[in-house]
Amino acid sequence: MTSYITVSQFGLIDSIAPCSRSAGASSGGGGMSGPADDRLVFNATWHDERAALLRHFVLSYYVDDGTLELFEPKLRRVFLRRSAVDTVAADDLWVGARLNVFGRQVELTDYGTEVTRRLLSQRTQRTLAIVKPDGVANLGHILNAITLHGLKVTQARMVRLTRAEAETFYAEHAARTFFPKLVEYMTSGPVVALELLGRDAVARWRQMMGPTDSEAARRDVPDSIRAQYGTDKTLNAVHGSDGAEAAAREIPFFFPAERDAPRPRGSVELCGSSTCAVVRPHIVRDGLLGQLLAALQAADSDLQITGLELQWLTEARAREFLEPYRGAVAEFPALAAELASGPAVALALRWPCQGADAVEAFRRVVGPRDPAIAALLRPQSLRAKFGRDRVRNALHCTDLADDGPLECRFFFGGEES
Ligand SMILES: Nc1ncnc2c1ncn2[C@@H]1O[C@H](COP(=O)(O)OP(=O)(O)OP(=O)(O)O)[C@@H](O)[C@H]1O
Repeated sequence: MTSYITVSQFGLIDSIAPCSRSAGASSGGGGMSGPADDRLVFNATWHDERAALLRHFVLSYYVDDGTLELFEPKLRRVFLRRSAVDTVAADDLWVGARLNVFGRQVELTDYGTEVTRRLLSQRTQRTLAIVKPDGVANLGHILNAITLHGLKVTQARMVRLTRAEAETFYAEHAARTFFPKLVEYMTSGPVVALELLGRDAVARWRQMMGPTDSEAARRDVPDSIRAQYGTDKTLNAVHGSDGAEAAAREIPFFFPAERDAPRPRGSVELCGSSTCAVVRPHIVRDGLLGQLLAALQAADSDLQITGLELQWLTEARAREFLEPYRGAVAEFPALAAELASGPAVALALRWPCQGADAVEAFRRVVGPRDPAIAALLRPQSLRAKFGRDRVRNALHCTDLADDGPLECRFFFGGEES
């Protein structure tokens, strides 16, 4: 779990006082202590599936001891008394974040105080990154570099841009001589769109990318992403928003707030050699997603990722996905709870050279279900390297050959080309 921040780390004040709430938020926060406490306050919602109700809360995070309180303004009552919640740390708090509060997915919808807004808006800046078609083969390494630089991946989707989408996205370059080549390149294969979050994310990601021209990058900034994974001026592995305004425009292009709004289509191509994998939330939480994907991509150059999406399943969806294991696997309830405990990364994989045996071949890459047994029998397998126990065993992979496309559809339903 990420480390706690302290008020002194904010370098600000020694008291965080509540102030006027933004529209829609209730004032007060029953059960909260006086105005001199150190807390971060948010408006939050929780979709109560049993009551089929979206419930609204004021969430207070007490910086001094990392405890959390939920107040329900509508009913004027404390819903969760100030408690230690070991699945939530200060670094997990930003508008748009979803938290696991004792198994409930609580979403932070707005800042609850101006002080919270001032403290967090700079340290939770967002930017759009794109891993371009020539960068996708090194997706794992690029994601690992992002994590090592302290940026969080808060949304991720692999998409296949149409010509019209690429032209719209790069419209500012329409008059440039390189434009047709740029559009051809961006539509030549799947790309992975990422929303990155962190302090000065826009500038930091651009610094990590390096100069536009990959040759110049190799000469001047050899440890930059473009130096390592780019080819030339056009084929340069990654994109980054060039400012906060551009980020605010570009993020919704790939990740619109409205569920049904138009967005580039997913890239999934299903066939007989398709299989599905789900990187479990504990890997994402521990910042190991990049390392695991790098190991997966290194397993065989013919193994292709054709679909990828960061998704946080509700417990009901997690149980639905794992239904075939109910009664057959003793850990079923724990597996479902883990799968719903935070964002997971669904992958659609294609392994053409393995044909109909792709599912079985990929299971060998993943290794036995129990990481302790995997360490003995298949020490190079993903579960031997990244698994912790029979529940937190790094990733799910399709069991039966016929189920590959079926499981892919569960996550990427209807998106395949
Ligand atoms: N002179 C050029 N010749 C060929 N392609 C170019 C040239 N300049 C830019 N490009 C391509 O167009 C993209 C957009 O150009 P821009 O000037 O915005 O570069 P950038 O800001 O470094 O990259 P990006 O916008 O992709 O993050 C570049 O990333 C590159 O793929």
